[in-house]
Amino acid sequence: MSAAAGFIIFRQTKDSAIEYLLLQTSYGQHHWTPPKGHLDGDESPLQAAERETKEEAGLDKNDLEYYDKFEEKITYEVNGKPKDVYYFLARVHNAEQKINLSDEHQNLSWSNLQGACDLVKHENTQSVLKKADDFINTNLKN
Ligand SMILES: Nc1ncnc2c1ncn2[C@@H]1O[C@H](COP(=O)(O)OP(=O)(O)OP(=O)(O)OP(=O)(O)OC[C@H]2O[C@@H](n3cnc4c(N)ncnc43)[C@H](O)[C@@H]2O)[C@@H](O)[C@H]1O
Repeated sequence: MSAAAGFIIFRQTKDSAIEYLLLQTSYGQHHWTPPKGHLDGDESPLQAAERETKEEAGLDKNDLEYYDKFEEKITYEVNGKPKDVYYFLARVHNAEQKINLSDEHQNLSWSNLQGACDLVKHENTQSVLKKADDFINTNLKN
């Protein structure tokens, strides 16, 4: 079993729209994914999600507001082996926040829920995005 972790990152625009950050890989099939990556050593999922989000998007705790009541895990097969992926939720303080991509990604998108679901393609990741959207609409939107 391998394990990875990342953040569903969102921003709230001036007209109160909610948009999700997705990154497009520069390798493989160039799939779109929230910032995430494999757990190193004895890292917890949250520690790995924080490290990967810094490495892949240039965002750290100072840039983000975490919502610790949201945590989702999905499991799928990669190369015939199960992979657990843990997702946490955070909002960028500044909707104009600059995102600094690493070599692992070639593009980024800020998309509404429908656009984000269209990009990620996989139903289980779409389900995490929908749960995040429900959580935001229930608890946070102002
Ligand atoms: N093909 C490749 N060529 C060159 N270098 C490569 C490579 N694949 C990985 N790497 C290297 O691996 C590193 C990535 O490491 P990390 O950054 O640590 O890990 P990751 O985001 O979990 O990587 P990955 O893109 O493989 O995972 P995902 O589950 O999204 O995706 C893994 C697979 O699962 C599929 N997938 C994604 N989400 C899924 C879901 N929800 N359900 C089912 N399948 C899904 C994806 O389409 C993809 O096929 C990169 O630095 C890169 O160098």
